[in-house]
Amino acid sequence: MPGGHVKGAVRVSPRGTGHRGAPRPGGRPPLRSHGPYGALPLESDTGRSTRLTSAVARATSVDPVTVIATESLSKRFPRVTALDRLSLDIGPGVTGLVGANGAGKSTLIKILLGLSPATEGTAAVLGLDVATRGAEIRERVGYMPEHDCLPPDVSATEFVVHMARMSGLPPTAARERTADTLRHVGLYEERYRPIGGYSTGMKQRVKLAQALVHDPRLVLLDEPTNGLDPVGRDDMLGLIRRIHTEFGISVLVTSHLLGELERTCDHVVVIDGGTLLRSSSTRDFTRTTTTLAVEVTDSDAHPDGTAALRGALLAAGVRPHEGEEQGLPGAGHILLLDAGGEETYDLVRDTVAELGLGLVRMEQRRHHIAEVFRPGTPDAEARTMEVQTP
Ligand SMILES: Nc1ncnc2c1ncn2[C@@H]1O[C@H](COP(=O)(O)OP(=O)(O)OP(=O)(O)O)[C@@H](O)[C@H]1O
Repeated sequence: MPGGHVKGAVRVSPRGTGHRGAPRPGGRPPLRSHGPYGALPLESDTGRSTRLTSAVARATSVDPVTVIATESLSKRFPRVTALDRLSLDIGPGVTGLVGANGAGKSTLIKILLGLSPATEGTAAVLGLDVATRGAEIRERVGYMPEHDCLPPDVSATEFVVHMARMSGLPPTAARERTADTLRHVGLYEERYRPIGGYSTGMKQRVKLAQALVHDPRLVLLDEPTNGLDPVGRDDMLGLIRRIHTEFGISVLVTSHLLGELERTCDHVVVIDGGTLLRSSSTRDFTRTTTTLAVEVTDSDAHPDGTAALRGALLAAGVRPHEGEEQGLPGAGHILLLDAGGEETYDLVRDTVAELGLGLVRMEQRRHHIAEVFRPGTPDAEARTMEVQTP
């Protein structure tokens, strides 16, 4: 860590010079005059009080331009090609970068931060060439590394203040920003405890806080849900979503789990063996199918409501698909049938009412991203990928 005192700390660039007053791309004001914490007064170290720009104003001030662009980007190590002619265009919002272990995700992040040179091709982050303007990129971008690299014997507050100071924030602002950031990631109560005693989820939050504390325009999060249980994973994904919706910060988040990105990301990029398999909006990935999913409750008269509905629909000439899916806890299973026209909806609704069941949901089913990569589909070359749904 250049210029730092904390062993193994994760800041990637000393930003003590030129950071505070540096103009931001697109004519935005300097970093210190606003932040991801809403319109709060910030007492500066010179005693001057500055109003932070509202998060909404900030979100809408982000130019609708390409945030990350790569063109035929390759990275070759002596024995392996980690990235192979990768061309990408990523806009503002939350983007998932998904690929199996070894797909090239971390290598791409290191190139985007200007920390590792590409073998061939070009890349730009926030309009800045990674080959020549790495330091400027690192001023504007937060980075959460994959591996645990936190000092165990200092508190979250000490660590994040240290990282904020390395980013060029003066002492008072660094402390204020640290408190706000730790509150945002849900560590406020625990902020004075040594990190060594933290759970995996708490450590992930410290890493996230240090990536946010200097008010970046973009954060690169490398496997932030690694090692978390399902509840911890959901919490982390919610937090990541809010980084964009509440504070207008764009996010590139990597994962080897396709399913978890589906709920969090506006856009998903899938890579395998360093090559691009697909880059699409989540909506395109999860487009609606022609299958209608119906979920009903059980009743005293029909202890298995799904079976009763299946029988009644068969009698009415509609044949549900074989097999069912698990529904909501407390409700039945999900019956799948061809959507057909409006008459199918009417028939299901009337039949459910006649049977005296409760209708939990009736909706056109959407694809899950993982299904796009199942064998036999157009993207079946990705079938070796780990496509678990959490
Ligand atoms: N410094 C290096 N020297 C040699 N090979 C490397 C180096 N860094 C990465 N690789 C190789 O490049 C490939 C891509 O690695 P990378 O770490 O980018 O994958 P990843 O998608 O981030 O996977 P993971 O989540 O497991 O880290 C792997 O085969 C890896 O072994």
